[in-house]
Amino acid sequence: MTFFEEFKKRGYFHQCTNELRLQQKEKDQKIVAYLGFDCTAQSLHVGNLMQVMILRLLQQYGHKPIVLIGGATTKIGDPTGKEEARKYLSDEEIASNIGGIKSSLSKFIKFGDGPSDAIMVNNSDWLEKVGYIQFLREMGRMFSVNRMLTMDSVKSRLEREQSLTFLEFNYMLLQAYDFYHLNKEFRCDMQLGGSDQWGNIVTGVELIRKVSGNESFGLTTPLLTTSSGAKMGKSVSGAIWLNEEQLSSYDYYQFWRNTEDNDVSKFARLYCEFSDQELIEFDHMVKHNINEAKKTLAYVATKLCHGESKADKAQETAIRVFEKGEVGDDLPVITIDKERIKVGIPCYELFFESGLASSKGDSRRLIRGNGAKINDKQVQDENLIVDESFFDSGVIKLSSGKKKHVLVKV
Ligand SMILES: Nc1ncnc2c1ncn2[C@@H]1O[C@H](COP(=O)(O)OP(=O)(O)OP(=O)(O)O)[C@@H](O)[C@H]1O
Ligand SMILES: N[C@@H](Cc1ccc(O)cc1)C(=O)O
Repeated sequence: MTFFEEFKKRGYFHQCTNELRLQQKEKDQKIVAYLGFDCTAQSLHVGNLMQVMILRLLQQYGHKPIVLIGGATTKIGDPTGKEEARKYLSDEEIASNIGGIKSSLSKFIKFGDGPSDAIMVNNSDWLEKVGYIQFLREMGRMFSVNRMLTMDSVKSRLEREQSLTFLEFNYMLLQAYDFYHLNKEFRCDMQLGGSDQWGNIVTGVELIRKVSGNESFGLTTPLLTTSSGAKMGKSVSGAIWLNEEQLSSYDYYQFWRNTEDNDVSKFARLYCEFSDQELIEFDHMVKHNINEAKKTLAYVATKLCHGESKADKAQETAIRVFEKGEVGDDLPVITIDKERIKVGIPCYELFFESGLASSKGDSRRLIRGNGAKINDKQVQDENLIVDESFFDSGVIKLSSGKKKHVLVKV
């Protein structure tokens, strides 16, 4: 099987600039492909994960991925799919976001010097060096404004009479120039991305053809959407982050555990890297025991992102919280500041703050009367300090008696 065949089989395919030629190319030689991420948040999210998974797949077939960090393009702001200009980010914010994004990526992709090892580049290294007049003379004349006006990212703003600044209008040129640059420097012949990136990608394919006469390809995936149909992105509140500083491994596990029934088989193909035989068994489980299938999906996806021991802990916590205590998944949740957990909080305070006791005195009485539990274990000492060591998977369950429970998250 080839990369392209498996790409299609697993449900990643949305559009390709030339399927037949790409298939031929893959037979003849190894492909160098790139995918770009702008640095608009501290971490990647599960929407981006689809792109990370296809970079992994590319690598598994011996091709070479280039991960582009948009240090410069972040300063311009991709208007694609956005109704208004993005928030202005300072250089410090961008630098800190780059750090967070790199740490997400290195969990999934092998970087190095080998033939199929990925490399990471930052478009600040070339975009911030090109002179304006030089850029306009060499590249500007290759772009037709008439054509640019037909691209979705531009057209939709114009049609809705929403402002599109000249800054944003330039974004597509810069992304196209990136592809041209990587084609020239690294013989990169394919750009990958979500379906929203199609216009930017095609503009790059055309630029390469016009300037150097080389053939290159664009290949896109569908977008992962929320249950309401909106694109899962970093700008959406409640984004599912890949970095643990932004989202605990337990919450990450729970996101997958709560997958809609109709998405379970699809997600297993996109996010689990099961073999054919494992998929047959998984689909059987989906038919006969959907909850077990969801747990498997959650475990495998969490293991890939956070490692085996975090996945084990998240699974144990979920069982403890939802199965042993026989409680539903709509428990009240309180959030405690990380700094306070680092110092440690006396447990009688925590029971009071959770609302399980009406005062600190009431809380002490609850503990003395053996009615207070943390993670189903009776609390013996009313001065017990609850600190980081309790929060391996990011959450604990407090109980008052048998029926009242509250989850505490950091
Ligand atoms: N929900 C999604 N499903 C699939 N791919 C996605 C999804 N969200 C983003 N991507 C893809 O991830 C890549 C990087 O996207 P990028 O991080 O720049 O923006 P974003 O996550 O879409 O952020 P924003 O929410 O700010 O638009 C692009 O190829 C984009 O198409
Ligand atoms: N425009 C892409 C990110 C990107 C930036 C530069 C590139 O060369 C490629 C991709 C996005 O917003 O998702």
